[in-house]
Parts: sequence; structure tokens; C-alpha cells
Amino acid sequence: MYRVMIRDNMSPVAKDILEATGRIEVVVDNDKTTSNPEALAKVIGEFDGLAVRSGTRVTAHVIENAGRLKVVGRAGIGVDNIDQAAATKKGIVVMNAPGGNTVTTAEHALSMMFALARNIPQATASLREGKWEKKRLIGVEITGKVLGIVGLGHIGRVVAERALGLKMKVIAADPFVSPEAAVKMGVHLVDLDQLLAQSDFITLHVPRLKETENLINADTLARMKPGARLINCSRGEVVNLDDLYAAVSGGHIAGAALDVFPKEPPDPSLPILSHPNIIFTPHLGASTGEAQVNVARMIAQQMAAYLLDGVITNAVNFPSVSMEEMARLRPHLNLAEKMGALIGQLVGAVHDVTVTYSGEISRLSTRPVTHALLKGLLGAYTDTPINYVNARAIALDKGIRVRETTDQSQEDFSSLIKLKVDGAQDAPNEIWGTIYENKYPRLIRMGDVYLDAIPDGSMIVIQNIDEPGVIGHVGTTLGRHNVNIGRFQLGRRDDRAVCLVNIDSPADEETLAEIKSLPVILSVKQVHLG
Ligand SMILES: NC(=O)C1=CN([C@@H]2O[C@H](COP(=O)(O)OP(=O)(O)OC[C@H]3O[C@@H](n4cnc5c(N)ncnc54)[C@H](O)[C@@H]3O)[C@@H](O)[C@H]2O)C=CC1
Ligand SMILES: O=C(O)CCC(=O)C(=O)O
Repeated sequence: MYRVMIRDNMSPVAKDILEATGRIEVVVDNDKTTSNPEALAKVIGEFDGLAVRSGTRVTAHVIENAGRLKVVGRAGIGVDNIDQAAATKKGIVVMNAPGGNTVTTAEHALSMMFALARNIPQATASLREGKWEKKRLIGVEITGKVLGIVGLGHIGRVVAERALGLKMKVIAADPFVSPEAAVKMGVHLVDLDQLLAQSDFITLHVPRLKETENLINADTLARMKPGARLINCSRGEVVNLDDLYAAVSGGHIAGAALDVFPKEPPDPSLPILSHPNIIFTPHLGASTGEAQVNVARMIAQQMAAYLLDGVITNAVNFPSVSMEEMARLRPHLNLAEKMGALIGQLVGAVHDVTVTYSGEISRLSTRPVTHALLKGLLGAYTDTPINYVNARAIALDKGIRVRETTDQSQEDFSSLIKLKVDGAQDAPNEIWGTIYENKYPRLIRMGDVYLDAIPDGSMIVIQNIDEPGVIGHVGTTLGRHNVNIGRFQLGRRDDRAVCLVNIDSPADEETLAEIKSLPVILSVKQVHLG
């Protein structure tokens, strides 16, 4: 049984889906006192999966203590409450549920815009106090006004579409969207400066990144059109609250609507909370029944698929692989891992790895295959647990340069993986592998010698001068030491030969030394490929 902890008042749909698999036990913990990293770190070691919304911070300290954690699922979009680098390094998949709350969050931003334009919260409070303040609470019309969207992603696009229906003029700033794509949405793409200068309403829909933190500050606020209104339903860190308070107090900005805060919940003594022209919601952007069911269902299904079948969807630290693609990739993952393990054990520490994909494999998602190869390679000389998720991060950590290329010129094999490394002294530094009949892994070249070998179990790799008697000597030596040969594969070029010998049980040092002492033997290494 796997164990998953669900936190942050997630829709019960998540628990139902996970438990219905019959192989996942669920613990729901909505206790606020255990959502702090210290408390979570004490219990996380018992879980294979953790499902959160935005209330729980999955810090490096939590990850450090997560001995068996395989996946963190975010029932929502922003994963800034999860230390992705720490998770990746530990081989933990971080997934989110994009799309599940997009419409709901876009609707919230639009609700905030209306509420801001017509002073709805202030009017409610005033009426509750027994007042009838028609003059003080006069608003502005939205029709014909310019809406500036910062971040034209999933949510930004829904906002744009709805705002066009409201007869607003919509402009957007997003360096990763092409002007043509924006035109198709009826949106005019501008740079941030133009957006600030032209917009009557500005709505933020960027992720929290180094580049977007503090994006709205004294300088950018000063460049906004006088009387502009700001809406933030993205992340609190994107807006500098002190600068916003000053800009609204000074009258340059007419008002603001904030759903998110740098620290949640915010300190109640924060001056901005009492400003009459600024309205608030407590991170309610995604809070509709519909969105919560959507994201809970998505994340539970994705986590179950990963824990039970190894299928990765919507991971932010690993390429997504569908069930069908996984079925096609599996033999290549297996081959690549063995190729990596073989070269890792033959060559030892390397600094440069070049992988070239040709044929059918080059048309699939090759990144997981490279990760598999690195897993095999690094596993040969580090005791850090390596899996597909952390292999690349650990390679980077060790200063290994990884190059991935495709080459369509190799037509002799339906699929081909070539692996080349630096640093080989007495072993081939290049191997090629392929898959026969979509199932069977084969090594077809070592160094510059073609052969046909099955990469499996314990193997002895021998380089020798091609002279009569070598096979006999090797066979006799192994036989004398009671090591049974499963397969003996030989390839040669000019006066050199390479033998790959599959053996039923590992050979001891004495046996290997005896083989090495034969006069025509250039090198002997034993490898274990699992
Ligand atoms: N208030 C709430 O409850 C919710 C808040 N969110 C927040 O909204 C954010 C956006 O969500 P999606 O639209 O789904 O994400 P998305 O990834 O689809 O869109 C983000 C867009 O921002 C753009 N972008 C990145 N850096 C930028 C920059 N410096 N300037 C301008 N544009 C930039 C990207 O190119 C992308 O198009 C999430 O990252 C999350 O933090 C999401 C859901 C609910
Ligand atoms: O789960 C929530 O209520 C917050 C959603 C959110 O901020 C997100 O999906 O990024």
C-alpha cells in the first residue's frame, strides 16, 4: 500500500479517487498547526505522496525529511509554495493541475474589476453602517476602457476573451507570446511600459518568478496612467504593497483589488488593509466549488497514475509522458539505463555526455530517455539514490555537461541511441544501442567495433588483439572458476577485437586477473547491468 497525505481543505473527491484504487491509503490533515514546515517535517517520512493547495509550504527542510516521498501534487497552478529544486534533487515529482481553476480565477479577476469600478465592498460596508452615500461612492464605467493584462497565459486569455465581450479594449504584455497569437485573440500585444501608460485597469496574471517579484513597484506605479486601477489575482510577491499604498494614498492610482499577499494571511496591522480605495479577498481566486472539484480530481488522478503506473502528467520538474507514449518509450528507457550503467562502470567519472537519437526514438519524447541514461551512468559511481527525476539535476551538480541531439541520417536501424563520453582510458568511450522487434535491447557497437550483444546481468567486457585462441582461453578460465557463460559475443576491426561475455554469476577478482594475464588481452572489466 502507498500512503498519501492530503492537506489544505482539498475537495473530498481527491481522497475518494485515491482510495478507490485499493492500493493507496489516505490521511487527510487539515490541521493548521501541522501545516508549518517544522511540524510537517516530523511526519512526512511516512508518506509516498503529498497533496496540497497553497496553505502548506513544502520547504527544503520538509523534503529533507521525506524519506519515501515520490510525488507532491498541487491541486492548483502556482507551485511557489513547493521547493522544486530540493524536490528534484531528491527525485520527487512535483505536479500541478493546470486548467482546473483557470476560468474560476479569471472570473474572480473580473469580479474584482467590477467591484473596484463600482465600489461594491465600500458600499456594502457603508450601508451596513446605516449610511446612504450615493455621491461618495460614484464609480466608473467599464465599456470602452483599456484593460491591460500582464501575463497572457491560461488565465490571462480567459480574462481577455470575457473583457472583449464587455466591450473593453484589451492590450497585453507577455514576452513569451507572439503578436500574431495575440491578434488571433483580439488582443494588441505591447511592452510593459506601453501597457502601464495606456491602461485604465491593469490585471496581473503572471507566475511568481524572480523576474516578476516586485514587478509592480514605485517606479512602475508612477508610469501608470493617472487614475488607473490595479487588480492582482496572481501572487502577492508581484506587487510591492508599501509602494502601492503610497501610490493610492497620493491619488495617482485610483484604487486596487488584491486577492493575494506576500504573506498569507497578512498581518492585520498592515496599513494597506485599512485603505478605503483598496479592496481585498483572502486568496479566493480559485475558490469555487467547480474549480476545487476539478483540481482535486486532476491531482488525485495524476498522483495515482504516477504511484501505481509510473505515468507522469503535468509535472513541473519532469516532462509529461502519456500512458501510450510510456508504452513506446519503456524499452528505450530500459536500454538507455543499461547503456548508461555500462559506460559508467567501464569509464568511471565523466564530464561530457553526448546522446544522439535517430529513427523512431527521435520522434518520441527523448528527455526521459536521457534521464534514464544518466540514472544508469551516475548510479555506477555515486551512492546518492538516483531516479529518472533527479538524474539530470545530479549530473548538473557534478558538473557533467549533457548534450542531446537527433540525427536522421542513420537509417540502418529503426531506432538508434548513441552514447559518447569523455575520459575513457582503457575502455571504449562510445556505445550504440537499438531495440529489436520493439522489445529486445541490443548493443550494436562498442568503440569502433560492431557487434550484437544483449546488455543484461553480469558481463565481462574484454578488449584484445585479434589472435587465435582467445575465446578458448577465456572460456577455459571461466569454466575452471565455475563461472558459466550465457552468451559470448565478439566483434572486431583490423587487429583489435571486443568480447562481451554474459555470465550467469559474477566472476571474482582472481578470475578476472587470470583473464587479464593472457598476453593478447588489452583490458578486462566486469559490469553489472541489473
Ligand atoms: N489567485 C488564485 O487563487 C490563483 C492564482 N494563480 C496564479 O496565476 C498565475 C498564472 O496562471 P496561468 O495563467 O494558469 O499561468 P500560465 O503559465 O498559463 O500563464 C502565465 C503567463 O505569464 C507570462 N509571463 C511570465 N513572465 C512574465 C513577465 N515577466 N511579464 C509578462 N508576462 C510574463 C507567461 O509567458 C505566461 O503566458 C499562476 O502562476 C498562479 O500563481 C493561479 C490560479 C489561482
Ligand atoms: O488552492 C487555492 O485556493 C489557490 C489556488 C492558486 O493560487 C493556484 O492554483 O495557483
